[in-house]
Amino acid sequence: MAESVNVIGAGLVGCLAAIALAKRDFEVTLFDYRQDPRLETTKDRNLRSINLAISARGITSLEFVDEQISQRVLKNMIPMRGRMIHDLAGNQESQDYGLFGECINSIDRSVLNNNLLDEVDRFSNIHVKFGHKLSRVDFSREKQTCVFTTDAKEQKSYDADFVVGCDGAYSTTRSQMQREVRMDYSQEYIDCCYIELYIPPAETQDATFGSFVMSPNHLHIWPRHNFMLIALANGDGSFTSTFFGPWSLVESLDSRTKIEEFLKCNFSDALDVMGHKNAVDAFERNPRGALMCVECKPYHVDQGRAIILGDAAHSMVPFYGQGMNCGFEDVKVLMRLLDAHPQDRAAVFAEYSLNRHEDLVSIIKLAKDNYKEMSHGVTSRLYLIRKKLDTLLGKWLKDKWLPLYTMVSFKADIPYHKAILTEQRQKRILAYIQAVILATLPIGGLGLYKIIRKTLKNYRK
Ligand SMILES: Cc1cc2nc3c(=O)[nH]c(=O)nc-3n(C[C@H](O)[C@H](O)[C@H](O)COP(=O)(O)OP(=O)(O)OC[C@H]3O[C@@H](n4cnc5c(N)ncnc54)[C@H](O)[C@@H]3O)c2cc1C
Ligand SMILES: NC(=O)C1=CN([C@@H]2O[C@H](COP(=O)(O)OP(=O)(O)OC[C@H]3O[C@@H](n4cnc5c(N)ncnc54)[C@H](OP(=O)(O)O)[C@@H]3O)[C@@H](O)[C@H]2O)C=CC1
Ligand SMILES: Nc1ccccc1C(=O)C[C@H](N)C(=O)O
Repeated sequence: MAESVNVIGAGLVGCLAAIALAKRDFEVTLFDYRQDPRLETTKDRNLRSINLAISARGITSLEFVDEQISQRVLKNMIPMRGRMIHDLAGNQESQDYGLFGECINSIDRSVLNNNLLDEVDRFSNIHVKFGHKLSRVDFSREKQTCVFTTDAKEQKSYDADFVVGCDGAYSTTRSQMQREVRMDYSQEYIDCCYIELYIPPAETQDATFGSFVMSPNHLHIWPRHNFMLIALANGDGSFTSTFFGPWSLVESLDSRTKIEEFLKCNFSDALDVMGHKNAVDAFERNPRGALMCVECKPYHVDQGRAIILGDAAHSMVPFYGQGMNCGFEDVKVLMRLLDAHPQDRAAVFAEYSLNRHEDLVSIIKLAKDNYKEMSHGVTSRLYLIRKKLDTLLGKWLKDKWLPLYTMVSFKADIPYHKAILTEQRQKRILAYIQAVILATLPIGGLGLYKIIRKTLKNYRK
């Protein structure tokens, strides 16, 4: 008889995990405490970030699970080939993400989630139960008993051979596992609040951008050092814009006048396309989100009884646009292990915990660091020179020199921790080249050229 699994959370990662397990003939029950988000009557939808950036790791993981499903669920992505930096005067400057035109992609979170749920419905061995909030898990050798509170406030129990927790940053699966396992765990809030704003479609068709008021193929950034605004395009011509800034700053903007003054002073071109009144209304009324990182280890309960994936295992700040991508990659990594050892789930889960940790802490760190880069780095002359040099070397040396952004966003075959190691080595070389340039400026161009050539020749070997 097929083994049974309870997947907790029908968000992005839970749906993908359910499909991947169903394809391996497990009998899957997928639970979510919310109602079906596809129903008109559902009010409590997942409201975190309207759109998301999906890149190589997310896409290749979807393809790994099922190529056709991947094509269907990723139908309406909008490619973004670079950052568009908006300065205080409203000038825009494009900075490409990839060496050869590679793009990350803007995708609507709820469309993606709903599409994945439609795919889940195609499987006769996945049973979906909405309105079921996990409250307890009793682990035993034979069966894992998951206890839920339903919308009707009833307690219901469902047994399964094992549990896969994909219930997000505040995971109940994780906290229940902590009763069973000596799990290291940390949660850290960063001093940054986010507020979602909205840029409507153009009133009349723009000659260059059609129904968009600015380029849809860029991730727009208004970097203002210790705070910033960003915007990602939606399929209907609108943009979802997000403000990020310290809590004390947001709390100090305690009147409409102060908010309007602040927005006018720092983001005047954005304010024009949002509409002054709408922007102030949104800033004043929309929820203020907190941002945090969660790290833990191990990710499983022994004897193959439970495992956590996605934000439940590694919540990260959104600045690299990797949270969901990494969660999808979790599914791929776990399935590869299961395919290699289908009869030994205990060993698979243990190996997953052991090998995945290094990559997960790496991307959590990279995500934190990227706030500085987006809000400040992109405006610094030194950063721009280094980026130019990095790009030049990347284009010249091909896959012998890979900028960090390329490794993280476009090279799914390079584990996050290896991307950091490679970047550290390249950074040392870049610093050396920079020092050489500065030191040899007085000597003249020829000497400089020879030294750089020699350095790169050695590196190429
Ligand atoms: C502002 C912002 C912007 C972001 N942008 C990006 C981006 O551009 N690219 C990217 O890759 N990532 C991004 N992320 C991160 C991304 O949103 C998460 O990594 C992703 O949603 C994680 O998916 P998940 O399925 O693990 O968790 P979730 O999407 O949180 O899904 C968890 C599900 O579990 C359910 N659930 C929770 N508790 C229970 C319970 N007790 N019982 C039953 N069900 C439960 C919830 O209802 C939910 O449906 C962003 C995050 C934020 C906050
Ligand atoms: N990395 C980050 O900084 C952030 C990541 N996210 C991601 O987006 C997902 C969706 O977010 P959202 O829709 O708000 O939440 P979720 O749907 O994930 O909330 C699910 C559960 O978390 C509980 N919960 C919510 N806030 C807290 C809290 N502060 N402390 C303890 N438990 C809490 C809720 O409990 P109850 O119903 O009992 O209140 C609910 O059961 C998150 O799960 C997370 O994965 C979201 C925000 C920030
Ligand atoms: N999706 C996001 C949501 C919030 C903040 C940033 C992003 C990004 O994707 C940033 C992008 N990776 C960048 O480095 O420019």
